[in-house]
Amino acid sequence: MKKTISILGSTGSIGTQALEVIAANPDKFELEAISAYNNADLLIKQAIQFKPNVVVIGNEDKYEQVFAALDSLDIKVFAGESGLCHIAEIESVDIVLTALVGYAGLKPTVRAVQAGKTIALANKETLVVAGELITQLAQEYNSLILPVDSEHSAIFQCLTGEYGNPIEKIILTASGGPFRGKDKTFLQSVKKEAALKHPNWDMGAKITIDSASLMNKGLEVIEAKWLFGLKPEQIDVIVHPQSIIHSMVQFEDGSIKAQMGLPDMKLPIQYAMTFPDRIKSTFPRFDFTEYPSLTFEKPDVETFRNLGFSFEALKKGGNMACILNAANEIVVSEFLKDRIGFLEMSDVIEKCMDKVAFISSPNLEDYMETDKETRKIALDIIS
Ligand SMILES: NC(=O)C1=CN([C@@H]2O[C@H](COP(=O)(O)OP(=O)(O)OC[C@H]3O[C@@H](n4cnc5c(N)ncnc54)[C@H](OP(=O)(O)O)[C@@H]3O)[C@@H](O)[C@H]2O)C=CC1
Ligand SMILES: CC(=O)[C@@H](O)[C@H](O)COP(=O)(O)O
Ligand SMILES: [Mn+2]
Repeated sequence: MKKTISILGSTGSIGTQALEVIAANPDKFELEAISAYNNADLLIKQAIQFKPNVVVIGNEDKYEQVFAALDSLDIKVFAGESGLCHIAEIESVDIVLTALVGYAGLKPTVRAVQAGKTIALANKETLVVAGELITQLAQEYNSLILPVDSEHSAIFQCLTGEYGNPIEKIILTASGGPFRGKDKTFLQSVKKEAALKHPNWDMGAKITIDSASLMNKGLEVIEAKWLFGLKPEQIDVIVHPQSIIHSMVQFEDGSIKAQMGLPDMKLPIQYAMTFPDRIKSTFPRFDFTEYPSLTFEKPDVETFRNLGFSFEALKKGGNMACILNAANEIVVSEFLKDRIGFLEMSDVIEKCMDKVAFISSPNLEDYMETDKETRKIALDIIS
């Protein structure tokens, strides 16, 4: 039986790699829907190649262009957030791959969960913002959430076959990013060009900046809490510059299981789309002799303060992680426009966590309000 897939964010780094997996396995997957926000040209190209039934362009100004290109091919074209929500809940779809970036993933993911879909979740921001709500809804609507993020896929793979054996802790590995080992004096003047050079992974701009500031690892700590039902003290972060061990689980008997491989997102994407099966792939294989030393060190949380903020947000609960996420989305976007320095990103996040009204038991509307308010406050602080 083929699995029918809807990809939210098909033009990005995860989305294009997911399409490579689908192209390599035409007997396993049927592509129902794809979406982009701005990149109409690539979206049209993908639609012509893969012939999905539905295409969504987020930016409504580009609707005419996409419609004109695809109308004669019998492909339905929608625009905006309502279009995204539609392809998250189409009845024939088995798996919704959330490969879009940022808070924009929240609403369509809620809709996909409420439609009982299996979610292949790359969009970690959704779980950071509203992990409690999403996991409760997933239980209520019998929706399965499968991690795509490499660390969480690694943990999930380590847990598969353990039949609920209790976890003592998980060990999330971090590359340390392009600025590993650098001090604050160096970081004061770094620009986006340097921050966008990730040592091991080729990813979208937002997550690449997050990796450089260790916010990516902070978001992943929160993501892990909700995916695996952990307490903050059960989550360790260790810097592993080679990104070969993608993460580890330590069980109550002291045994540690690790999942390893070359840094290539196609594997976790494919695993989420074929779970519980593993299918043959031609991805390059890891050779131990090419990596004679795998090394580990403690993260520098004094210099890279975002990791500490994430643990704080996790412990505080409520809407605090939503505040953290919204402030981070603003500072990353401003850093990419050269309007704020690298270290100032953490200063703004800290101030937002201090200033924005705390809500201990937020609902969806509260999250939306918190996100809006935090963005405004973050921009005020910057200006
Ligand atoms: N890249 C990676 O290796 C990894 C990524 N992730 C996570 O996966 C998600 C995607 O990351 P990545 O692929 O790198 O990101 P990219 O920036 O490469 O791609 C983002 C995708 O989302 C679309 N998009 C952007 N903004 C919006 C919006 N407001 N509404 C709807 N769609 C939007 C983009 O469309 P357009 O192209 O038109 O702008 C594009 O298709 C992120 O949450 C990231 O943290 C997790 C692990 C690894
Ligand atoms: C590929 C992936 O999952 C990214 O989240 C990656 O892990 C980023 O690397 P670091 O945040 O460890 O630098
Ligand atoms: Mn990751």
